[in-house]
Amino acid sequence: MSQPALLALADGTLFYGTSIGADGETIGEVVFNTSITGYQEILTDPSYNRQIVTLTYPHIGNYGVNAEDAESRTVFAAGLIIRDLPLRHSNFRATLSLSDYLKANGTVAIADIDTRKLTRILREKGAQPGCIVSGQGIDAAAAVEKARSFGSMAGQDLAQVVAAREPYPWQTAEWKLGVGYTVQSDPKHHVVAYDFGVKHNILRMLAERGCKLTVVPAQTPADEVLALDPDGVFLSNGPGDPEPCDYAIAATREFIAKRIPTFGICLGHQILGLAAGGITSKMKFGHHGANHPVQDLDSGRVMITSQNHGFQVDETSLPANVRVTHRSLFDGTVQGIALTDAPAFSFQGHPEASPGPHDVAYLFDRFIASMEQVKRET
Ligand SMILES: NC(=O)CC[C@H](N)C(=O)O
Repeated sequence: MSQPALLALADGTLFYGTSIGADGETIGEVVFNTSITGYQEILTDPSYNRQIVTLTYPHIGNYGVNAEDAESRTVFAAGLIIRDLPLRHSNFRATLSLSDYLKANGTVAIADIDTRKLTRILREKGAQPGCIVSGQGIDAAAAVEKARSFGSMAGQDLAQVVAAREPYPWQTAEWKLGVGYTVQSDPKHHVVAYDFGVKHNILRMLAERGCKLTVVPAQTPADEVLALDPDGVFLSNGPGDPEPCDYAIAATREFIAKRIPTFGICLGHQILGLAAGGITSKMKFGHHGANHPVQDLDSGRVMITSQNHGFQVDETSLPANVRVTHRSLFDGTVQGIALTDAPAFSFQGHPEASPGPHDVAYLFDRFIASMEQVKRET
């Protein structure tokens, strides 16, 4: 029998629905994501740590979940809010229903609420803390208080909370239909990848392009990374506010100074911006979805991109040696930067998709080309 559930926002708005996950309660910053598919990749994206995700697409769970589509070792989203869970899932790759997966991972989730109303509140007032309570004996006033106790995402260093504790090697390349995951057995470049909450598809796409990877914990000092003699350094995505990640900003400054090819995605992009002397700020409701138009300012091309961020690099703060390479066509904010005096560049959205379109995959090729060029010059 299904259990009742309640979503309480910090502003006092209450949404009564049905529990589709674990019994219990959860708090987090509520953000809306406009992806139509990819709920499993979204739930397991470590960048959603301490965030409760509502999906604007009404039917979620249709194709179930499977063991291969996880973007990390577990569910990281603090909770899930959807309109409608189908009675049955159907897909040849499915091994579990979304509801059973949420329960198995202890994730609190609510369905049967008006997600359009919720999204309008988040758009108008901005992302705000919320609390989902599921099971019997729900106390609405206590849920609102718990939502308010969350505070703000600003100032929270969560990269070191979710990151790996020990370095590890990575060789798994991309997934192919009928084959599954492949392995890179003939690598040409050694990349040290900082794990701030890295999504696996980034590592797979680098491995696919000839990289042998050593993934290191978020707080690994630059000299330990340099001792591994990398051809390039990768700065991963990750949760929370980039500004308190002073250890990562300091390390990145050293890679720039030593002219090590450096590529950053999302939190990694924000860290490169901070290392270069810029500042970051919290956005009103951020960008979360798989349908965001972004322009490559060099080629003029418009790409449809995958996005998941609530902070941004402020354009006016950037020094003269930082070039803006990509811009969001939704709100004009910075989506990519490149240093003019070092082989370092970054992208705010997700070139690795998972979920989403692959329009920006060429940035992985650009990183490979940057490592090849530096090798030719030295
Ligand atoms: N996906 C990410 O790396 C997100 C970066 C950062 N936590 C933000 O919200 O902006």
